[in-house]
Amino acid sequence: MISAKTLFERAVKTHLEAQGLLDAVRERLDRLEADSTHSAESAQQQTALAARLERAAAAAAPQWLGAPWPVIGEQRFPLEHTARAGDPAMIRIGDAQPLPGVGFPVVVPFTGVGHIALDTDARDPAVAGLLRSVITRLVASFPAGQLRLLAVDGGALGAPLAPFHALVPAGVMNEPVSGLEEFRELLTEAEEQVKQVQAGLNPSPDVLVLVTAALPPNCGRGDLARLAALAHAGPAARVHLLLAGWGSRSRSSWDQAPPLERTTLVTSDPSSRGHFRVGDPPLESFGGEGRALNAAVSLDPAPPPGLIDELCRRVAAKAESDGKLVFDDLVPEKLWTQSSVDGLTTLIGRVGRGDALVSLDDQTPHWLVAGRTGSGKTVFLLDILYGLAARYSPDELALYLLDFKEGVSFSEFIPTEIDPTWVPHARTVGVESDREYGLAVLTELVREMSRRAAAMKKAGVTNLAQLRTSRPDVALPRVLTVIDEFHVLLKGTDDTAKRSVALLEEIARKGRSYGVHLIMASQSIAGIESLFTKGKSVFGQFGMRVALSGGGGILDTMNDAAAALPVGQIVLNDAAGVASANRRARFPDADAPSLHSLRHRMWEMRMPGSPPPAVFIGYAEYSVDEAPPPSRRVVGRRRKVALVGRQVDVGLSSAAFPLDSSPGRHLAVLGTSPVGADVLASAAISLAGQHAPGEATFHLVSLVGAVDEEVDQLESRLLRGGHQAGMLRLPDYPQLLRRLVDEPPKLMNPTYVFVYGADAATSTLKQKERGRAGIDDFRKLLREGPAAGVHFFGWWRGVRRLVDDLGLGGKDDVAGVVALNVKGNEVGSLIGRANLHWQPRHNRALLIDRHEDREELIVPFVSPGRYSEEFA
Ligand SMILES: Nc1ncnc2c1ncn2[C@@H]1O[C@H](COP(=O)(O)OP(=O)(O)OP(=O)(O)O)[C@@H](O)[C@H]1O
Repeated sequence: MISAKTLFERAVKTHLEAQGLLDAVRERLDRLEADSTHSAESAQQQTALAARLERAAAAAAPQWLGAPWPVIGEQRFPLEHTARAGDPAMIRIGDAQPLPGVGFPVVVPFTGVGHIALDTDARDPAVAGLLRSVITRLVASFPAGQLRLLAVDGGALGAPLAPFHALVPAGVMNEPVSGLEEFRELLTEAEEQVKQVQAGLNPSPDVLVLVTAALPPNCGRGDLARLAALAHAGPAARVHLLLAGWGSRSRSSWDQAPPLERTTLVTSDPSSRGHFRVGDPPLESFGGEGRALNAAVSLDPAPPPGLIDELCRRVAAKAESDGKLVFDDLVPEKLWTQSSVDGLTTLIGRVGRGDALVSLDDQTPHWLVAGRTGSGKTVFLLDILYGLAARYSPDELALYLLDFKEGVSFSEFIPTEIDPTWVPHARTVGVESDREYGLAVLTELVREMSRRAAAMKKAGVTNLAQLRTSRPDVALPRVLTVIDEFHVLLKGTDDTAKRSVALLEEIARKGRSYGVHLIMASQSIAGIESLFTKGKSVFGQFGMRVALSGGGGILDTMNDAAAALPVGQIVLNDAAGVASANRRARFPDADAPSLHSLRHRMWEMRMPGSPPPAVFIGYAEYSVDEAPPPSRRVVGRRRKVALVGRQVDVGLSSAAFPLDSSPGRHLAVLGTSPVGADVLASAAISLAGQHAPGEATFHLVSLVGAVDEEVDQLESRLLRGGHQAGMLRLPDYPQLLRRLVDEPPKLMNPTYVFVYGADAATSTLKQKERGRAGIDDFRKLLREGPAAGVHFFGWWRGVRRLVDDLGLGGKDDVAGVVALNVKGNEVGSLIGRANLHWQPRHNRALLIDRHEDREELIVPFVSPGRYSEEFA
């Protein structure tokens, strides 16, 4: 391969040769003029000289860079052949005609060397033609992916650049911008490349050509100064300017516009309409002597439209296929080799042709991610999480994943019926989580920080790295929590929102010291903007911003770089959204087979016996048969507990109602939902599991025809377990109550009474028999039963019916409530809590224990298939 230096020297030599030839032409022409003889010999010589110049130009700017359009149309030169990023290239801009009938091509140095500026903007058709010509030559000559055009049209409504529209979706060119602000964005982007190269962060960037068909009309002196600075520093960073409309006399700001260095200036020729003058090429090595080219130049016309169309289509298709990133590009060959002592870093894709590396560390401990629906946010998160999981072992990284939307964001991390593997780093995964679950996860994170703080204090160290050194025996992974659609958690002013904000604030402030990181993603920050903009708000701690298409709300208000990003591109900004810190990166799609294969590799590598993540799936139904046994903390040594559901917490423990001998240890399930019957059955099954066969007696009173079958099945199950169980109907119920009052059982042999549809018994119980009403026995048992081991579990389908049954003085005689589809204020008045907050929700219940002053959201246990039945 020819070195850049050689190419440069060759270009210079050719240029000097052309200059020499031009001088020779001039000299010869002068002589011919003096002779006044237009001999056949002189004509021959002119033609020969022109041919030599033609050849010289063709050598300096070969093929697409320099051939006239008719020649290109005929020859079909190969694409992507003649230019390389970083190498100097000359380009043809027109024909010089020193005398009528004598012409030669004008080629000037451009990419790899300097810039081209025209004093006229592209509203002049000749200038528009030249822009199209130069752009076409560049696009055809550079290999796909090495050239990007930053297009500006502040005056001609995009018409001069419109034929190149096919390059926009391929990422080769932006949609031409016309406004001043957008123009400044592009300046920032170009400057950013210069800075990155100067800082050694991106040694081989794309060639970036800032093309202006016209500058925005209100362009100020500061903008011109920025262009001048780019002219000075750009070429070393592969940033070049192709400026039409530079230096129009009518603008006052031009008077003080700094000169453009390294620029070939093309000015309209006032003495010859339609002709231009070409100034000295940049750099002394090109022999610039301040003489300029002493010949009128007609600028190259635009290539035929068909040629541009075909070229753009081909280049766009090639750019897309060549530049295609795949998920496997993000995965290191060897898994789990990195240490997270100083932070977490992974590859997300490419910035230009360089790697896009992103970190969760002391500088950017927390991130905000935003993008409208369909922008690729889920894919981006998968790329990040799988990228990190591939680099860091579960001893280095633990994942807490929370998703508040309907969707499947994190299902790639958990075991399913089809694929029982999981990502071993995942500790808890919430899919379609409740806000309360989010709160529980945040609470757990704060607890983890406290544990780490205590451990640091004990070890006499002040940061995580030191703690890890002092305790090599304990795994202290960095904890990364990802909250997708976090606005759901923070929206509103209820208690959950307030507590969540407080916890988030604490984690955001202190997390960095304890290796606890947050990535919060959202499609919209609408509704939580007040939080977002609050000066010292929680979001101030989120220095790293990742904006996908439509996610510009998390960037600075002046920064609209994310407005029109295609899917697969992001703006990375590690300065809280300030425009100067934008890095535009591409990330790959996370295809299912690659995710599957990486997950399986990691699963095979996990520590034997390491548990799967605790999974909370908002829409899932749970049955008591899947419940883990009640913990000792709840049960104590002898207390039995009735399990009624799952807690909405990080460990997903069972929700339990403990029994003891205090008056009122009974449970009322409230609401018309048939889940009421399931909750009773779950309580019975769980209690049976805590008794030896024959120890306890279960009376099942079925007062609702619709659940007879379910009660029947429960009876059989209890009997099969060796317990004493019997099913009763309404007429037997008062007698049962009377018997239990008259002959209380022994505490050692508890009796459980389950009443399905207890409200159906009210009028029967109110009737007196032999001078005694069943309702009085019922009320007496509620108070005195627990001391004798008698506990009631009743399903009332309305709160008022229960209140009625309890009577005026008996409100306190049922300590436990499971509220299903009943109103919060009714339950509140039952338990004497006017501000009780309960909104009935599908697949949720509120468990209240008045003796323990406890309320918790639970997922009530149901018989398998309960909800599919409901929807059938
Ligand atoms: N880098 C990429 N390259 C190609 N296609 C992508 C890329 N990222 C995402 N996609 C595709 O775009 C579509 C939307 O992606 P994704 O589901 O991640 O969007 P989202 O922003 O999470 O949307 P939603 O919020 O509606 O779920 C998917 O079909 C996905 O395959």
